[in-house]
Amino acid sequence: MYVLGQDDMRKMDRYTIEQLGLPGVVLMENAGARVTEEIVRLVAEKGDNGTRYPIMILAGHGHNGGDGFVVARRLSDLGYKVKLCLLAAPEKLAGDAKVHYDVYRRRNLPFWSVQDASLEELFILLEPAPVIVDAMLGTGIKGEVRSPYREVIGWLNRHRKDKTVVAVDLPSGLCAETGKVQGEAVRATHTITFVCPKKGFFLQDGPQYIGEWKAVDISVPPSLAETLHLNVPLLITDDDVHEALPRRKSHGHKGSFGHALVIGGSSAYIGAPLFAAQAALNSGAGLVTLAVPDIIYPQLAAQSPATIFLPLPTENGYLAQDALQVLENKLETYDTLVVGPGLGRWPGGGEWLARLLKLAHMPVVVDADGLAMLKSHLSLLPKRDRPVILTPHPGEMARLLGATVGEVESDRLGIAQRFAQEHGVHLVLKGHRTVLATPEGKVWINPLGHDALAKGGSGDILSGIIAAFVAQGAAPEQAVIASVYIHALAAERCAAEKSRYSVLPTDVLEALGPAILSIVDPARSGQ
Ligand SMILES: NC(=O)C1=CN([C@@H]2O[C@H](COP(=O)(O)OP(=O)(O)OC[C@H]3O[C@@H](n4cnc5c(N)ncnc54)[C@H](O)[C@@H]3O)[C@@H](O)[C@H]2O)[C@@H](O)CC1
Ligand SMILES: [K+]
Repeated sequence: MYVLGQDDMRKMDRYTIEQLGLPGVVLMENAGARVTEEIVRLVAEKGDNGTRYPIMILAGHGHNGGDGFVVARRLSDLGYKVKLCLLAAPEKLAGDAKVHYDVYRRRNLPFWSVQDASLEELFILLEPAPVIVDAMLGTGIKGEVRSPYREVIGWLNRHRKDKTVVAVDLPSGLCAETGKVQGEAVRATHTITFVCPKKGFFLQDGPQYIGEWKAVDISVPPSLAETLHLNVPLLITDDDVHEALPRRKSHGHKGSFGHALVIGGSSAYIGAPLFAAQAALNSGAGLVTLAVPDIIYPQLAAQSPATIFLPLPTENGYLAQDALQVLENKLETYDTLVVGPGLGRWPGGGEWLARLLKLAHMPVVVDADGLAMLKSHLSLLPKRDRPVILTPHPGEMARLLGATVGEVESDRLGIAQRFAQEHGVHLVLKGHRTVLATPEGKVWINPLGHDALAKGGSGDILSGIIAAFVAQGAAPEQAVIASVYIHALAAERCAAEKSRYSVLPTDVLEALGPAILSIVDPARSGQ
């Protein structure tokens, strides 16, 4: 599914109107009709028949407000009580919005205008309203939200408890492009957006403001993103993951499903490599070998009977320089390598890792401390003959770039895309709405996952899943698509049972199987 920015949407609207010949008033009618259907559904879910108290429609003076006029008229025609509240002088209305405003007014339907009354009066009207529709500002917002929208949004956010707040297209005050709140933004319970989700839903403040979202058809074809050669990211869907998961052969044996090697661990971090190895096993790798410092090997071996162990020489609690000699002769046995979980950092570690990357002629996932040690050796990456997948969180990304976390977070899509292209890697920029970028410049966004994954061990599990899918034959892009989604889905399922506070990495490991099942065989998944 395409994810559109502010300009992308504008270009697609314009093309539909000017080149395809569908007038803007028709698109606005469609938009209002689709939002009306969703409101009817939400009101029914709330156990309300929509006649107890008017559905309050807050309309601005741009096209977003125009959608609101259509919603108010259509709801009224369906028998719902409504009140349209116009937050601008009617003289400011123009074009398609003016057309639909005039239609509404000619019908003599309930109307309130900021021109005739005070905001205090509006707030008294809004106070008991169970359903409020936000059609104030959409994709046309410029700069910080101004009066009177600012005051209304502030009031709404303070009084939203128990209310259904439906944002039309996007919450007023949220930037569709960056996800940044422009001074103040509506905290919607639901967002009904047009054509495709907007980038801002998945960036910065966006996820906290949009509530549950749904994209609806208004006769602007999503395929225009391709027609117009727009460079837009894609949102991962269940279907994408179904497609991306490596196919299993019923008659396959352990050799058919690949052998993953995990190199990690140090005296202080013994759990991390184990999580990665177990995640690889739970995600279908035929064989998993865990190469760890020999001082921690006995503790680990007792905990994971399904794992093969390769104890390596240790120095000061970390892998020793000569661990490479042991590895060198064995590397060709493996189909994929994860390096980093719990590895720690030691002087000369960067050179150690660089040498390992030169020796390893298989797809490699570099995570955690591996990323920190990679910083001075990035020039190696484009020269490698096999794929590299990097899985930084924003702090690790910032370190790799010599930037701040704030800089990374303010341009996640752009940074991921440029880094992946420049260094010829598949980049998984983790965080709330993980972003994936390919060496060719393709960008994906993961819509799933939340703070249940904000716990030590989560990243190790992700790297193990990626390795397993690569070991089973998935191309790196497909492997990362499936991995981030399954990982997040597993965590969401755990949180639904245990709360977001209490999900442990071991829970996520156990939930990987049911999460995969829910994709490959939804009928049997139980959810
Ligand atoms: N033909 C189209 O382009 C369609 C557009 N649609 C709707 O149109 C919206 C975009 O419409 P517009 O481009 O008219 O823009 P908006 O309706 O988002 O708002 C722009 C209006 O708000 C004012 N404004 C801008 N920044 C402000 C700020 N910071 N504080 C206060 N007021 C501000 C501007 O003066 C402008 O009149 C979409 O979000 C969608 O809801 C839909 O009707 C579908 C069809
Ligand atoms: K809105």
